[in-house]
Amino acid sequence: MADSVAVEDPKFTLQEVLDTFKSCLSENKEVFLEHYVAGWLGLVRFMNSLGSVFSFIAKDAVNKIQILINHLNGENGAHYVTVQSMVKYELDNQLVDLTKRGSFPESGCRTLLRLHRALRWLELFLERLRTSTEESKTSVMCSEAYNQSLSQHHAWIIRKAAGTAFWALPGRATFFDVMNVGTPEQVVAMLGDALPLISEVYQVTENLYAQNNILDLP
Ligand SMILES: CCCCCCCC/C=C\CCCCCCCC(=O)N[C@@H](COP(=O)(O)O)[C@H](O)/C=C/CCCCCCCCCCCCC
Repeated sequence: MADSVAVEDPKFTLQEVLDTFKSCLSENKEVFLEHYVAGWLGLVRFMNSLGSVFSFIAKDAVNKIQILINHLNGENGAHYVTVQSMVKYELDNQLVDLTKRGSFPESGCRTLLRLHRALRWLELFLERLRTSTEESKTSVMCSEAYNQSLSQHHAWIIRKAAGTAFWALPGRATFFDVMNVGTPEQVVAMLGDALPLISEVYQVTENLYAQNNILDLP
C-alpha cells in the first residue's frame, strides 16, 4: 500500500472506483482493508474533480484514509489485512477507546467506523442516482441520502457546511459526464452492477461492528 495519499488524478473513471469496492469482499465475506481504502481514495479523487467546495470533506476523508494506510503499513500490519482481523486484534489488545476519547483516537476500528457510516451515505446516494430522471437534482439526492445516514452523527455546524456544499454539486447530466462512464444508460447499468456489492460490504461491516458492540465508538 502506498505510504501516502495522492488524490489528484483526472484520468480515472468511476468504474475503476466501484470495481475496487467490488474486490473488497473475499469468498468467505471478509473485507480486505487495502481494497476498502483504495475504493475511498478513488471516491475522494472523484469528489476533488467536482471542485474545491468539497475540500473540507476530502481533507477529513483523506486524514482517515491515511490513518488506515499507516496501520496497514505499520509493524502490526499483518493484523490489518481484513476489517475482521483488525477488529479482533484491536479489541483483544485493548487498542480501542470504547466509551470516551482516550489513548487511541486513531484506532483502526474508530477510523473505519467513520468511513463505514459514509459508505451508507454513498449507498443511498448511488441508489437515488440509479433511479433518477433527467429532472432529478443531484443536490436533493445528495442531501436526502445525507439526512438519512451521516447527518445523525455530525454536529450542527458540520451539517450546515455539508448542506451548503451540496448546492454546489453539478446537475445530473454534468455529474454523469464527470463519472466518465458513458451514456446515462451505461451509468445506470454500472450503478446497478456495483451497488449490490457496495451494499454487501456495508452490511458485512455493520454486522461485524454490531456483534462486537462497537457501532458507537467515541
Ligand atoms: C457516482 C457518484 C459517486 C459519488 C462520489 C462521492 C464521492 C464522495 C467522497 C467521499 C465521501 C465523503 C466521505 C466523508 C467522510 C466523513 C467522515 C466523518 O463523518 N467525519 C466526521 C467525524 O469524524 P471525527 O470528527 O469523529 O473524527 C467529521 O467530523 C466530518 C468532517 C467533514 C464533513 C463531512 C461531511 C460528509 C458529507 C458526505 C457527503 C459527501 C458529498 C460529496 C458530493 C460528491
